[in-house]
Amino acid sequence: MSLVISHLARRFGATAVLRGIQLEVGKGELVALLGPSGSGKTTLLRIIAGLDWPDAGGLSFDGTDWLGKSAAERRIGFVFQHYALFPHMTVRDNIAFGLTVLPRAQRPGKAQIAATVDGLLRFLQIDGLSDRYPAELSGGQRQRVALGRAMAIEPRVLLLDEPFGALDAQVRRDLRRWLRGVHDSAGTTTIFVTHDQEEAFELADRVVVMNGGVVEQIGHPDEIYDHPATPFVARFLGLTVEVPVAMRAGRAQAAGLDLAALPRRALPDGPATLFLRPADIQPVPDPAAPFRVTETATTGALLRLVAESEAGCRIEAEVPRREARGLSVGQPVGLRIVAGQIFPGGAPSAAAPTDASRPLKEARP
Ligand SMILES: Nc1ncnc2c1ncn2[C@@H]1O[C@H](COP(=O)(O)OP(=O)(O)OP(=O)(O)O)[C@@H](O)[C@H]1O
Repeated sequence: MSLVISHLARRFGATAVLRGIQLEVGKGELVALLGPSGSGKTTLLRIIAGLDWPDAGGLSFDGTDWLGKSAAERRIGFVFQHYALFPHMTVRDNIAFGLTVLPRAQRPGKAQIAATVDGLLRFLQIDGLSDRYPAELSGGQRQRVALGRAMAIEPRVLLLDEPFGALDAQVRRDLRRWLRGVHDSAGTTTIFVTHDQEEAFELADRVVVMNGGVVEQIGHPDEIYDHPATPFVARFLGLTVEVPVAMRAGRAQAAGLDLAALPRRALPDGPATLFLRPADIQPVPDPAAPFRVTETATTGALLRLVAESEAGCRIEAEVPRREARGLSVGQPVGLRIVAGQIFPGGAPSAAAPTDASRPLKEARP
C-alpha cells in the first residue's frame, strides 16, 4: 500500500469532523471519497495534501511519515472544483507553473520544461489550446488544464476535489471517461472527492462512503451497490423504501411480500428492517393480496406507484411502463421483492427519506 491513513481525527472547535479514519490506497489506484455535504471529505483531502493537520492519527506514504512533511515535500497534485488557473497566464504557462517554481536544484531546464508541457498538452488532448488564456476556454477545457498543471510535477498522489462539480451533466460524463483514461495511462495514485454517486461508481476502483467523519464502507463499486453495509449507506445509495419484516431461521417474512428471492441472512429471529430500491419491487396483480395500488405517476419510461396495505404499510415501487399493464389505482397487488438489504432492528429510522404523506408528483388518474 502506498498511502496509509490510520485513526485520523480532526476537530474544529467542538465539532469532530473526522473521527478515526482508516484507509489504505494502493499505487495506481483510483479511489472516490463519497458522502453527503459536511461528512469530512474535503477535510481529509486537505490533510493528505498537507494543507491542514490532524489532531490525532497517522499518515504515511511508502513507509515515510507525511505529517512531518510540507505540502511541497509530499509532491501532491491538487485540482479543485473551481479551476484556480492563473488568468494572466496562457494554458502553456499555467501547466508549466509548478515546474518553474521548484527550487533551483530540482528545477528542470527551460527546454526540458517545454518538452514536458508539450507532452502533457498532447496527452490531455488540449494541444490546440496552448496559447489561449483561461477566459478563452470552456469549463471542461479549464479543468483539463488544471489537471495538466497538477500532473506536471509528476505527483506521488493526485487529489481531486469535486473536479467536475461546476460543469453541466454531459460535459461531466465526457470528462469522467477522459479522466479514467488519463489515470490508467499515467498510472497515478488518485483520490477524488464527490457527492455524485454515479461519478464515484463509474470512475473509481474503490469507493469510500463517508458520513459524519467516519468511514461507513469501503469497497468495489458493485460490492457497495449490491451489499450496502449499514442503513446509512443503503439510504444514501437509493434503498429508500424501508419495510418492517420478521426474521425466522434466516428468512425475512412480511404479509403480502414475496421474499423468496432474497438469500438467507445470518440474523437472529425477531424484528428487522428490509431496505429496498423502488425498482427492486415487482407488483403482481392478485385479487387476494393485502396491498392495493393507491397512486400512480409516470415519468415516460417508468410507472411509479404507491401500494398500501390495510395494516398501514406504504411502499413506493417503480416499474418499466411496458411491464405495468393492469397496475391502475384500486388494483390489489402482491409485491415480489427481487433484491434488498436487511438490517436487524424494528422501527425504520426517522431519517428515512420516504415520507408517507408525500404524494407522487405528476399523479394521473
Ligand atoms: N476551517 C474550518 N473551521 C471550522 N469548521 C470547518 C472548517 N473546515 C470544515 N469545517 C466543518 O467541517 C465539516 C466537514 O467539512 P468538509 O468540507 O470536510 O465536508 P465535505 O464532506 O467535504 O462537504 P462538501 O461536500 O459540502 O464539501 C463541516 O461541518 C464544515 O463546516
